Amino acid sequence: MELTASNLMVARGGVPVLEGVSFALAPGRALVLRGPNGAGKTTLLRTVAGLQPAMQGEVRGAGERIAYAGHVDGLKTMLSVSENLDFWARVFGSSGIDAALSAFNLVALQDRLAGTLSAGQKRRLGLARLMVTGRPVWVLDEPTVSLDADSVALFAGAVRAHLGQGGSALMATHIDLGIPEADVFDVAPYRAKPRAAVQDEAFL
Ligand SMILES: Nc1ncnc2c1ncn2[C@@H]1O[C@H](COP(=O)(O)OP(=O)(O)OP(=O)(O)O)[C@@H](O)[C@H]1O
Repeated sequence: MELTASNLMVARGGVPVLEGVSFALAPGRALVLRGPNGAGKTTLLRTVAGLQPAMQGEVRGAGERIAYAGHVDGLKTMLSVSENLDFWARVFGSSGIDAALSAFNLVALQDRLAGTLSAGQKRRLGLARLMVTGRPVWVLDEPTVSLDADSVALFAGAVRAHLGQGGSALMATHIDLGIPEADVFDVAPYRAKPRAAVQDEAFL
């Protein structure tokens, strides 16, 4: 099933930041959102993930099909790495965390309390969580922040494996994710119409 956004207008703090956004994301495909700071990438991802309503337009194929990873990793600091993943596996009704531990190079860290991990290790654990959700559409906001080059490559490998299993990924980033086959969507900030133009339209 495709994820589609049709003519979306999204806002932050009641102020429109993007309008007329339409795209389709098919199973097996990745779409990278690019745009300058403040362009509205996070706002768009939050809307697609159902964390806030759209001002206009429609998202289809989202809802419970989405696994969202934002800027905050949302880890349980007093649980170990494996306990964190077990917790999420139970929440999402999936089983088995070994593939996720291995894909994100967390096997040697599995008994460490999440709160004691470095920033990059925490990010790897936050991304490993995606794999145990079992959800087909990954919506990721700057997923490689804090990751070193080797970990970015691990991330790219995990995304590729997910796409190969019929999953899809929508990702905002400022850096090259190492997934050249991904499509790119350039986010252009909302420009309010000049008042005169709005008035002119009223006479058409
Ligand atoms: N809580 C908020 N209340 C009001 N405005 C906000 C809020 N959060 C973000 N904004 C504004 O909304 C606009 C879009 O922000 P958003 O975080 O979606 O951009 P972004 O493209 O993800 O930026 P970046 O690349 O810096 O992460 C920006 O002008 C930002 O200042």
